[in-house]
Amino acid sequence: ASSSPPFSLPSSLSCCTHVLGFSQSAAANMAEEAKKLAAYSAVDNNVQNNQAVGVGSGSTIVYAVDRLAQLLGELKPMLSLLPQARQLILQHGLALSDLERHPELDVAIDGADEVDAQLTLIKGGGGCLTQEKIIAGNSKCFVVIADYRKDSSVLGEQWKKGVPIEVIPMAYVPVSRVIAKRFGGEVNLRMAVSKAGPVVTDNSNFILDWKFEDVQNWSEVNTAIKMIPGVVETGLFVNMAERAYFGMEDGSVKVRKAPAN
Ligand SMILES: O=C[C@H](O)[C@H](O)[C@H](O)COP(=O)(O)O
Repeated sequence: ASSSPPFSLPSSLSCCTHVLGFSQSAAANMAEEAKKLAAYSAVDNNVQNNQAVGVGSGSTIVYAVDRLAQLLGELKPMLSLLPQARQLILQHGLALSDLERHPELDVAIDGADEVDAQLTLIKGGGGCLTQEKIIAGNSKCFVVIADYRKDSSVLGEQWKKGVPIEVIPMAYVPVSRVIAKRFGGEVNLRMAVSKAGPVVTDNSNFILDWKFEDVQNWSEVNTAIKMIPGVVETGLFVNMAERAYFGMEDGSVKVRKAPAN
């Protein structure tokens, strides 16, 4: 992971940017700024001195780690992290930890692919969901950070790639069939882009992307999918997030709280 904005283009492409891609580039810049706003606001309002902080993965979380590093003089956060965030944490001179040393985290901060009105999340667009759910599930407070493109009233409104589901490789065909038969929609094995074959997760499993059709109760569906033999975890985070911070197009930050149970 890197703190460089992922939208910068090679200089050889800059003329094309002017002619063809200016609005795309401006939109990408706006989205990056929104991620940063959300991340900074979430850190400033949720992390206190000497807390055990869980960090997820993705492009938005980079800004949260940046902010934690900036506040090192005032805060001494202990970071419990996912393996792929290790380099990011070390680059920023922050303290590494894990769930063996900190089995209960004070706060976890993570990005999401989509957030609905109830703070139900879809995660795993980048292939990481099981370890992120373990981190979030073992935190006293789970805070989501996202840009305005992830803010939906219902799941599927903005995120069209479906719900990622991590499966044991030998079970991907039967699991796909069961999900499609019981819940409808379409289930696809996620294929890698820069290598041949399927995407392989940090836990050496495969990812199915379930393009759902009509779901009324995400909690029930999540539990039912988890019970299918071969399913390791779903990218559905139901009743886990306490607050979501959205960086908005106008430079403001919108905070959404979980509904009271
Ligand atoms: O698999 C990836 C994780 O669930 C990410 O947290 C999620 O995809 C959001 O990533 P980003 O912040 O890059 O949009």
